[in-house]
Amino acid sequence: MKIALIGNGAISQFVQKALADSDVALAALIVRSERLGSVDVSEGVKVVAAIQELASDVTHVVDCAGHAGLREHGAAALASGRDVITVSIGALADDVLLSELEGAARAGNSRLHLASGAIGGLDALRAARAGDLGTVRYVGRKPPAGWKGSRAEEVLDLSTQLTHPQIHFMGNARDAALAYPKNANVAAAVALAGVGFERTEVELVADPGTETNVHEIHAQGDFGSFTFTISGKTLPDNPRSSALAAMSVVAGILDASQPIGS
Ligand SMILES: NC(=O)C1=CN([C@@H]2O[C@H](COP(=O)(O)OP(=O)(O)OC[C@H]3O[C@@H](n4cnc5c(N)ncnc54)[C@H](O)[C@@H]3O)[C@@H](O)[C@H]2O)C=CC1
Ligand SMILES: O=C([O-])CC(=O)C(=O)O
Repeated sequence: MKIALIGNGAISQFVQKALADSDVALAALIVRSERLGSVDVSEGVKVVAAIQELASDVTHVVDCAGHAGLREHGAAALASGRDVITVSIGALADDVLLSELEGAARAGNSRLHLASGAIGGLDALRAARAGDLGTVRYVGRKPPAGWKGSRAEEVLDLSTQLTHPQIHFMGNARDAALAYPKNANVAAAVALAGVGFERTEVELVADPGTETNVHEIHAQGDFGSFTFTISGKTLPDNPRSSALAAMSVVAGILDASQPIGS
């Protein structure tokens, strides 16, 4: 299988290393046009700025770039008949983009796959919503440095040492995903697997007492109840992003390359 990756940041570089010894070939990197010419890649990897420049034997496009990457290239990739795997789940909180991607996937007879990202337990939520799924609450807790550059800085001074955990967002998953494009993709993944963007309750916390990204899901409904908690190590190149998010992209690509999968 030949793939193209959108983005060359922390998640993309993890994925590139992980695939190096696999049967999946990285054929191209899609970067911002101003970065063309300044990206180091292995021999045989084409660096391009648009889907139209991909060779016809590239069957999958994998978005590791964040909301801007999915927004810019997602629909073109799907319309060209290529399946897309994305980590930028929060971008789907924008209804206009969502329907553009749906239309492109229908037109291209292709599919947008959502990587599970930094969280687990989404399979249980998906099954539970076949019954009445009453409430779903997601709590995202990161060390203060993990919230730098985000909307949290409008309510917290992250340059000084926090003395106790501070909630900087309480609301629904749609507002969280749109306000925190680099930090609340998990909120969107939980919403899409469960009760949707409006009904998913979200709390985002800067916690000086944690060194990991901690994600919790609390759900109850006809099925019973469950709590899922993960304490995720972050990627060395980006203190915002959990290593598991990058691993879930690798898992999604390898799954797509096999004749039998999930
Ligand atoms: N679903 C999940 O659980 C998670 C999702 N994410 C999402 O993944 C994104 C990437 O994470 P990292 O690799 O850690 O960030 P990063 O900042 O290290 O890398 C992002 C890369 O994408 C590139 N990029 C941005 N817009 C682009 C565009 N339009 N076309 C091509 N390249 C573009 C940037 O130049 C940069 O190289 C985050 O912004 C976040 O939205 C991150 C962590 C968890
Ligand atoms: O990587 C993480 O721990 C979660 C994250 O940034 C997101 O949900 O966008």
